[in-house]
Amino acid sequence: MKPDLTVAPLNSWIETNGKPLIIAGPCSAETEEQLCETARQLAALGSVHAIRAGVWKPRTRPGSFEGMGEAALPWIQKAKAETGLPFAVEVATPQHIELALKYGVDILWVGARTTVNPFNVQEIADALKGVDVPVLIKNPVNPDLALWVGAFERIAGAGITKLGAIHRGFSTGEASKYRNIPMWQMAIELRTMFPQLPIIGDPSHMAGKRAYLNELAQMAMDLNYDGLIVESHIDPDKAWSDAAQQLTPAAFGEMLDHLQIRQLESPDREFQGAMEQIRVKIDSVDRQLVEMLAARMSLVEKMAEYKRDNNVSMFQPDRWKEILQTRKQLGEKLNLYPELVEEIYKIIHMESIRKQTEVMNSAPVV
Ligand SMILES: O=C(O)C(=O)C[C@]1(C(=O)O)C=C[C@@H](O)C=C1
Repeated sequence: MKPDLTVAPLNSWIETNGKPLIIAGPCSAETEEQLCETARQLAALGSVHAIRAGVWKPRTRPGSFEGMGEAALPWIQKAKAETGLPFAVEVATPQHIELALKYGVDILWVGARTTVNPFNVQEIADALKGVDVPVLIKNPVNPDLALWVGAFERIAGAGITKLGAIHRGFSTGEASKYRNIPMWQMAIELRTMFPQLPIIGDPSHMAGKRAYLNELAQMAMDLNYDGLIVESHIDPDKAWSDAAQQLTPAAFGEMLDHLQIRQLESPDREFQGAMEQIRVKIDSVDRQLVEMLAARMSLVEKMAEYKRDNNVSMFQPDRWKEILQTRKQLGEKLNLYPELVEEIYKIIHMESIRKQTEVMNSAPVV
């Protein structure tokens, strides 16, 4: 089944005047004063389209601050009235949805720890039947694109069309300077599958640290994301949750000022002509690349026949080591990252072994 989604364009439910959608606000609504003052300062920047605030916080272990719950919702009403900006809140249960809507929350988002669980997502979808509200879905904690897509299908199945994705990075167990590894490829695949689905970058949860916010936000813009959601707090170091990754509204404003916003295309004729010429050359190089791969694979196939007939194993550790080393050195001389060459060769080597296994398991021609 080819997945399909009916998605309303972003500008049909929030006015951004052609600019990326900017959502900012504290990780958690802590007090009325903290929420209203953060919202006021963010609204004063003039470039924020919506305020975010965590009301119910899914925490890894009990005992940490789990959000103010319903008590925070009247503060949201107040901050909304003062700033005129819509509010976005995370919901994880039908009860959260009921309360959020009762207090006039404008945008709902489904968190990463909820997206992982299809039972949870279906409960949320059932609670959203007949409701017309924008719903943003964060990627699941683990890098499982099908699970993310499944969540969109469930929420869309409830009749929600004002949909968007929030890319907050993944927890893979791999060592990284980031709290959650971005794995940009996952969002590229989502965009390829659903070009109409807005994607919003969440540099705060990717970074885990203030220092990395700029580079991640810029990368999201370079990949043509439709917006950003960033955690901002009037006094970040004293925040009750996610203190290390929040920044003051003023620092956030500075970050936005330095962000380069890219367009998908340019109307400049000279630019278009140059792109066209280079793309023709890339097409030709790609053709040669694929032809070369096929030629290499035919040699491997021939080799496998000899190996089969002489009962020799496919995997040759010394030869593999030598290949990896010499190809990486060559790549480096030609200005390629050795890691890139290594990754490509690992894939080629695995495919070579797969092909040889196929040949080895076939009967020799007599
Ligand atoms: O040289 C071999 O014996 C091969 O099987 C070829 C090849 C390769 O694809 O280059 C594949 C598997 C071995 O581990 C080493 C190299």
